[in-house]
Amino acid sequence: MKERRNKSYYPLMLDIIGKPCVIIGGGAVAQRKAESLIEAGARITLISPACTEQLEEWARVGHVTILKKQYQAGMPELREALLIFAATNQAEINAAVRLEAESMGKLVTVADDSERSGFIVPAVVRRGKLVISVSTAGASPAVAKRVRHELEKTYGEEYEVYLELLHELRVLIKEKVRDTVDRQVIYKSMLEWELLGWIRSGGFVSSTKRELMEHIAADPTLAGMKQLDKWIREHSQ
Ligand SMILES: C[C@@]1(CC(=O)O)C2=NC(=C\c3[nH]c(c(CCC(=O)O)c3CC(=O)O)Cc3[nH]c(c(CC(=O)O)c3CCC(=O)O)/C=C3\N/C(=C\2)[C@@H](CCC(=O)O)[C@]3(C)CC(=O)O)/[C@H]1CCC(=O)O
Ligand SMILES: NC(=O)c1ccc[n+]([C@@H]2O[C@H](COP(=O)([O-])OP(=O)(O)OC[C@H]3O[C@@H](n4cnc5c(N)ncnc54)[C@H](O)[C@@H]3O)[C@@H](O)[C@H]2O)c1
Repeated sequence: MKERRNKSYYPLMLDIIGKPCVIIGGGAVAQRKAESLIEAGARITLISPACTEQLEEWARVGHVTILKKQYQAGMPELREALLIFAATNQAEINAAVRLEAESMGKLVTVADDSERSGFIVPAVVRRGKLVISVSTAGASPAVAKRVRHELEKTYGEEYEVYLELLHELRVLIKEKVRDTVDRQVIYKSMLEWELLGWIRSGGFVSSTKRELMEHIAADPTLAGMKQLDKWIREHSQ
């Protein structure tokens, strides 16, 4: 097996909406994992005799199902789970969860044993469709958190609107322009548009967007995009 210093993780984006995920443990670490799973829309079952207040609250509003008992081998919840999080403060319990999960071919992460975990959880910046994940491969979670804070300053809330817009423009161009190379050139030229500052200033409103879409639909060519670059510069002042 590869040593930790040579470990090369494979990053991916999982669609876990409605998918069963199990957390063993109900402390601060379990809560942090539950929070990110709730954000991703997972169906969460948490197994722990005691839980934080926040976890109890999430159970009350239906975000999490809590089984108030200790972990035991052979629980059906683990058999059904897509992802398993061993997050108790008992190293031997975490290890037992890992071994059972592995015997069923499940992906499992162990809060106190990243070396033997099948996956680890990164720090995340979310701006609508933009997701930036930061990992130090377990070397320093505190650094992952600090880098996240730095990225949050660079990639502000405006990226949510920006990406929604670019998504819509991309769909429109895909519809109007048949040639793949032409499409690529157009997408690239759109990146030159000074839209981020305009959105950040609050001046980019729904009527502006409508007008922009109309211009593109009327002239979906590179020349048309260059015209729009000028139009954006004039109107965003
Ligand atoms: C990113 C984040 C996501 C999340 O948890 O959702 C996350 N840890 C976060 C915070 C954090 N965790 C710890 C501190 C205290 C300072 C410090 O120790 O540095 C802080 C900072 C704080 O709380 O301020 C302590 C700690 N962490 C681990 C161990 C066990 C060990 O090292 O073996 C110990 C006890 C060490 C000890 O006892 O000495 C292990 C892991 N923590 C990971 C993820 C994975 C690797 C991530 C990476 O790639 O770097 C990994 C391997 C497994 C996993 O949990 O998935 C989240 C930040 C979210 C955010 O705010 O953005
Ligand atoms: N991965 C990380 O990000 C990270 C960060 C800090 C600490 N840690 C490690 O994770 C462990 C957990 O940290 P914490 O702060 O959440 O601990 P904690 O003491 O706040 O919580 C432990 C939880 O485990 C539950 N538990 C204990 N035995 C159990 C059992 N047999 N079955 C089910 N649940 C059981 C307890 O009820 C409690 O809710 C720490 O011991 C530490 O080693 C990991």
